[in-house]
Amino acid sequence: MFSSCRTCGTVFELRRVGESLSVIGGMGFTLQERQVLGIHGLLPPCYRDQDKQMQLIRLNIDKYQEPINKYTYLMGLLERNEKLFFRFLSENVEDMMPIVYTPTVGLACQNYGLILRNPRGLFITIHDKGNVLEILNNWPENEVKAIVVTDGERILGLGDLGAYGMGIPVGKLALFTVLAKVDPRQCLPITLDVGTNNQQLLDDPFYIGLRQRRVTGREYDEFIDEFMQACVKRFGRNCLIQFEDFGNHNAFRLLDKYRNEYCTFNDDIQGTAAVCVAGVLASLRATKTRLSDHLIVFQGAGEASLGIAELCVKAMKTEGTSDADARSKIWLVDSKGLIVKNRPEGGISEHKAKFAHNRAPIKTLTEVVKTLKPSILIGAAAIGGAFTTEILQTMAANNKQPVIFALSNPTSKAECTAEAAYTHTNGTCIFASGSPFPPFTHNGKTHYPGQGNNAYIFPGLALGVISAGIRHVDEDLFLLSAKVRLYCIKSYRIDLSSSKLAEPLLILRTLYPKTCWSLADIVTEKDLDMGSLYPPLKTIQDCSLKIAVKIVEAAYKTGIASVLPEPDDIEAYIKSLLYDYHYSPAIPKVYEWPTKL
Ligand SMILES: NC(=O)C1=CN([C@@H]2O[C@H](COP(=O)(O)OP(=O)(O)OC[C@H]3O[C@@H](n4cnc5c(N)ncnc54)[C@H](OP(=O)(O)O)[C@@H]3O)[C@@H](O)[C@H]2O)C=CC1
Ligand SMILES: CC(=O)C(=O)O
Ligand SMILES: [Mg+2]
Repeated sequence: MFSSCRTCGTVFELRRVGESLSVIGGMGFTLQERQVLGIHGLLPPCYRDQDKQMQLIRLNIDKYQEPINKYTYLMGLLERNEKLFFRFLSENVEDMMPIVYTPTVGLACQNYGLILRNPRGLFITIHDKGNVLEILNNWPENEVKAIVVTDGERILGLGDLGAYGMGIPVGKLALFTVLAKVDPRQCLPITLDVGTNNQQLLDDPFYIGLRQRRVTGREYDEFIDEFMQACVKRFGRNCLIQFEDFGNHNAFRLLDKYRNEYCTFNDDIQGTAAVCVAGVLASLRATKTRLSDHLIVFQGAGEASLGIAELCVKAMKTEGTSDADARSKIWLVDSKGLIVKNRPEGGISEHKAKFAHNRAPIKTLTEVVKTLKPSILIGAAAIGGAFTTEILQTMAANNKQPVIFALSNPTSKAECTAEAAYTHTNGTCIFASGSPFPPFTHNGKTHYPGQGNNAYIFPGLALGVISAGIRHVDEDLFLLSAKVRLYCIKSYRIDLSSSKLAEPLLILRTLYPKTCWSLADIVTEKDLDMGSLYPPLKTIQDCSLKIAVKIVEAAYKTGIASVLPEPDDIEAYIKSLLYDYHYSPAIPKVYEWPTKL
């Protein structure tokens, strides 16, 4: 026998294991609930309210030394008691985000076969081709509004992890709820298993995916097409489909193929660009420069780097710089060296070619930095430690305040640590990283590195898209998100309702990135002095709501909202949709009759 109570936060399941009946869940049921539900006696007599349970979770979490054990414990909690899990994470974002997200989620993915207890999400394999809709129909929730999908080919900077990559959609969607209060029942993590080329996984006795090499070409494309169509059939046109950690060769072309047809976006290209450019623009306040004054070198020329590079071009153009001049200030290094025209080694895709300049090739990043003398150095190539002491010292020698972003995840892949960045630039650099680093004190000054991670964008964006029923994720929505994100850095001194944020999206279209420029003005000297280009994690939930409000307002103004009629009070409307992680009564309220009839 198996049953569950969906109205109560404490997941209520009666499971017959052999002949014994057990209640899966905590002791959050009151005596009355236990009697009405028929579970009285199946739990110890003690009643623990959610506050008490929170204390217990904290005690248990703190017992574990290793982050991976904390992750496993938390995933167990998610299985047992969803509301408690989300409350605990929501109220402990700063120390729990690095556990359920980067860096720990990377290690969890690498060991998924070992730590997986109850699988979460949908696994659709290439052998299900022709029947994808049937698999989606097996998902028990009908009101799915957001899907995060991966094919596991480029999991963080860890490469092809095949079906083990499921940890990423699960983690990203947990952040939808933790950071933007999207109802977890509206979220669906999906892994499209087309095989893996990772021999270690193919040999791993605990591997959970298909033991075959990746299917590519037409069969792959038809499979993804079928998946997209099936999602719309099952969950409607408004269902947001977030592509996450696809291999580079698929990510760009799938985005180009689907961006105008579906409610979809690629987080690694678009979300990353928004958050990184916001940080770069904020750094200009510290350096008191224009973006066009800078020369930017990227280590990596993939999804993240090219997305950011294109958005930087847009930002420079609003400063009056021509497209050609803007591109001439941006240089990218890939696995074959500096991207230059007619490079003998080749390997220059259509997207990279837009940044291929006329000059002799250079092989190493060290030589590139010494020769081109960039003022901004951005790493997104998953080569841990690529920003060597020599490179960092060269950046410091050539610039008063070098801007250094080590965006690769997880921490082991970061181009340098915060400590290395501050130490080898003698405390002069402006630093941000994809995975979190603790504050670092150098020569008596404490620096607080910001986390340049797309997690600052996608949860609020998703909440806005879901709330308004937006059918198409316009590029401008990212710009709007980036803009609000930066406003949120100092939202306590800005009246959002009367700010320029109320401008309709159409106006934004023409104003951006001029508008983006103004965002950098919001960061105070004190913030910059502390080294923070991004707001503290503890403000991220509030900011996600603000992003959503502005997206919904813009959606109604520009007619891209499909939820009608337009609510009078948009913020109140969004708040009414938000997930509440507190328990609701497990049994209906008892109405009292008047004493005198
Ligand atoms: N902070 C954040 O929010 C985000 C961080 N990231 C991180 O960025 C990293 C890269 O992701 P993504 O851009 O999507 O990956 P891609 O696979 O799309 O790109 C990787 C790039 O790195 C290049 N590369 C590989 N080896 C070297 C090398 N030795 N020297 C120089 N370049 C090299 C590749 O070159 P080639 O083209 O020749 O193969 C490619 O251009 C990952 O670690 C990921 O976790 C990604 C998204 C968001
Ligand atoms: C953060 C993220 O999306 C990545 O590293 O892939
Ligand atoms: Mg990603």
